[in-house]
Amino acid sequence: MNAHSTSEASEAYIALGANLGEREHTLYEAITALDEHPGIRVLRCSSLYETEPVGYLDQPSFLNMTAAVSTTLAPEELLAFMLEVESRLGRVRHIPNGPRTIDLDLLWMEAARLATPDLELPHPRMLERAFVLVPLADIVPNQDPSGLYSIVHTALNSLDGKDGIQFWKTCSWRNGSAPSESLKE
Ligand SMILES: Nc1ncnc2c1ncn2[C@@H]1O[C@H](COP(=O)(O)OP(=O)(O)OP(=O)(O)O)[C@@H](O)[C@H]1O
Ligand SMILES: Nc1nc2c(c(=O)[nH]1)N=C(CO)CN2
Repeated sequence: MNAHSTSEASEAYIALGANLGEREHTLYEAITALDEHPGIRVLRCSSLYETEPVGYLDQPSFLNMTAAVSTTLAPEELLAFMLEVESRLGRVRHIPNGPRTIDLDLLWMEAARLATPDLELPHPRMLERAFVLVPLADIVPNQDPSGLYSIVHTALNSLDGKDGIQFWKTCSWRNGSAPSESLKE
């Protein structure tokens, strides 16, 4: 994949998390901002899950969700726009893994494999994080041509537990998906 936008669209998966302020509202604001970019269309949204903090524990619980987008942007351009949306929505970086109004992680983008200081794809920690995998399982179709479906379900099956993940609500933004059965896997 080259570093500039093309007219060919790719499908990408984004994880969203929020644990400060009006969490649900901020998640929808982020999704709307992504969809309003001329080079990005939001295709599907997962349900919202309330999740216990991982990594840095002394902080409020998160709402986590994922979204599938179609984009003509190159991965670097998509990430740059995601970082812009984070700062528009008041994201301030204080503590690693700490509280935030919004966090947007680029998880997966078709065939893209990258490891630069600014962007790693697939996201290096996505397969260890139940707060990513459970919502991702809501929106990855089982005929996904990039192989993501079996990667997600294999990782879900090998996770120790999903105790800290509670279904919270179905996404009420456009194109919300019903929760999959992944909490039972
Ligand atoms: N796939 C990716 N998605 C998002 N950011 C990435 C990715 N790969 C590398 N980065 C880099 O990580 C930097 C720090 O991201 P951020 O502050 O959101 O981390 P975090 O959310 O606290 O932790 P984590 O990366 O474990 O989710 C970003 O500025 C970005 O350049
Ligand atoms: N439950 C939960 N824990 C986290 C999250 C998150 O989105 N949800 N994000 C982190 C850093 O990206 C660190 N810990």
